[in-house]
Amino acid sequence: MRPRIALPADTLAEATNIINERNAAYAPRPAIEAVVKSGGVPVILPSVDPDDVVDYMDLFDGVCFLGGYDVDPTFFGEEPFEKLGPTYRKRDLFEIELLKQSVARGKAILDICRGMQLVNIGLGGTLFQDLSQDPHVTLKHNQLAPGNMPSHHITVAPDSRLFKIAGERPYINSRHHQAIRDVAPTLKVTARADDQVIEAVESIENDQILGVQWHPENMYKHHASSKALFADLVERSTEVAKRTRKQPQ
Ligand SMILES: NCCCC(=O)O
Repeated sequence: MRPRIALPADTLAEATNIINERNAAYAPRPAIEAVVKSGGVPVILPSVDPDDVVDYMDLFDGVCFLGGYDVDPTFFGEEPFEKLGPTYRKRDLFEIELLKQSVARGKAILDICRGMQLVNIGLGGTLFQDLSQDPHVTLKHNQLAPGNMPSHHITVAPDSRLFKIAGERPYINSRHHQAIRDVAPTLKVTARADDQVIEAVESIENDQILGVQWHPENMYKHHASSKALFADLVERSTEVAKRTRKQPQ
């Protein structure tokens, strides 16, 4: 059974030669390919009104929250800091509702970069709106090297799911200017950079959520632990599919 993996769509706000009007819904090709090569069926979900999210819920077994704009800080009770990047509130509202319903229904969740930040906010955590707010930061978290190259190491907690997937000291890529500040009550930190920036989180109570700050979709082809993260999502989503899909009569 091939599990269906939802990819909540980003919004292309620029007109192009092909798309003459603004606002195309899209998912990045590397994420689509990582899901397909791992044995999943990608299902791209355009942002809709949060009231309509319920109509998406039978379409997928697992979900991968992806990168994109900064999350609107009013979702964690803050006014915008001067170094906040662009935001897109409609996508935030959609994805927070999709997250809540996915958690309630036991869907498997992998969240990447902005995705990890959004999941943390949706479950009650907060962010540094810019890494300059974190006095401990010493590493370069927004690498100038190509995105498919690793640029710094992280240390993974031995008692985590991520440790089984990536080992103790994976070498990862890094492309972010924000990070988790307060971890949501139902999540635990499972990896940090050497300057203590949070690089991965997981559910405390079960295996439902695994989030990473880096971009495994960009290193998928040549980086064993990035590949293993998608294989793990497909494995967990297959279990959800077996448990929840109706058998044909
Ligand atoms: N905050 C959304 C994108 C990732 C980052 O720059 O932190």
